[in-house]
Amino acid sequence: MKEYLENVRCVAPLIHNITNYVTANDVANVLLACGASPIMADEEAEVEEITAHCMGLNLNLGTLNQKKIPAMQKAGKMANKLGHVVVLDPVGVGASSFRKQTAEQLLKEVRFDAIRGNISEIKTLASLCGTQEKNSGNMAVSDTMDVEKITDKSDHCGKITGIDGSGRGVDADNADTVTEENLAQHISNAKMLSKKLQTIVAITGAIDLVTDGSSCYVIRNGNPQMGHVTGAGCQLSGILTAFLAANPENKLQAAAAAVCMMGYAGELAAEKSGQSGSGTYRVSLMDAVSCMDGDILERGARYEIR
Ligand SMILES: Nc1ncnc2c1ncn2[C@@H]1O[C@H](COP(=O)(O)OP(=O)(O)O)[C@@H](O)[C@H]1O
Ligand SMILES: Cc1ncsc1CCOP(=O)(O)O
Repeated sequence: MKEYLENVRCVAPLIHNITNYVTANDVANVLLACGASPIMADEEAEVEEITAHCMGLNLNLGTLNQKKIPAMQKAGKMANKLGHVVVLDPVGVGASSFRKQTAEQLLKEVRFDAIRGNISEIKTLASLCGTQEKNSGNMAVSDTMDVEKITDKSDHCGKITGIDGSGRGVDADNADTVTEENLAQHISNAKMLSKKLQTIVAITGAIDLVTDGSSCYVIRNGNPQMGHVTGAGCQLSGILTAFLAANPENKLQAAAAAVCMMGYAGELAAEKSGQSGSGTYRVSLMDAVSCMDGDILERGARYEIR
């Protein structure tokens, strides 16, 4: 694990992010904290030029709108052409047809090195690709189509039931959780999706899975408080892009190292912030990433390969 973080700090890859307005600042700061450099840019007229100067591209569907789609397509194609790393974070993909259609289109047009999402998001992608039965997917929204779909589907408690069934929007549905009991099945599903999409699939939650279709890292780092701040997943996708860009020869291992690092940072942040609350926790999480070095990561990473 050690070398993959050290390479990020040494190479300091510039990462282009087309991302959401909720967590953009945290994503930019966490990229700096792990040794990379961020640029956020989603204007269609400039994305190709910007991405050409970067080493990695991070596409995040969090606050998707019509204008971002051609920007993502253009940036993705340019990054592919130049051989740059491209990562997809399908935030809340199950919550609207608009998001699902966009994800489907991006998967057709752009070659992704890795896709990172929570289990509900990945299950929705799997159902789009036909490797799994249909699933679901709550959230901040920025597009009219999204607003219509989501409000149509809300129950009286404000829970969003999603298009394909129950769902928690940008958060994973508890019913989907990866547990020790259903682990084998989730590993098999993750491998199948990875093979089908020819990309590394990273599923995060209490137990994280990272697979290239052949081997699967089962990672037991992390802390439940990570689920009580918004943006831990988006930050991880940014970090993941940086780790892949700095370690092009060992992408699966680098992806696993990125996931271990975020999870272990979550553990250290919980120790440091104690009972102070989620605001302090959020800052402690960033601090833990910025203080992480190769040796700390090596000691703290808890994983097995299946
Ligand atoms: N219950 C949990 N226990 C431990 N770690 C968690 C838990 N929930 C999320 N995490 C960690 O939080 C980070 C973001 O994962 P997740 O919450 O699945 O992403 P998202 O924000 O996209 O839903 C990952 O590092 C994951 O390991
Ligand atoms: C709440 C919310 N709504 C749209 S994007 C977003 C942030 C999601 O961040 P994460 O998936 O990292 O929790």
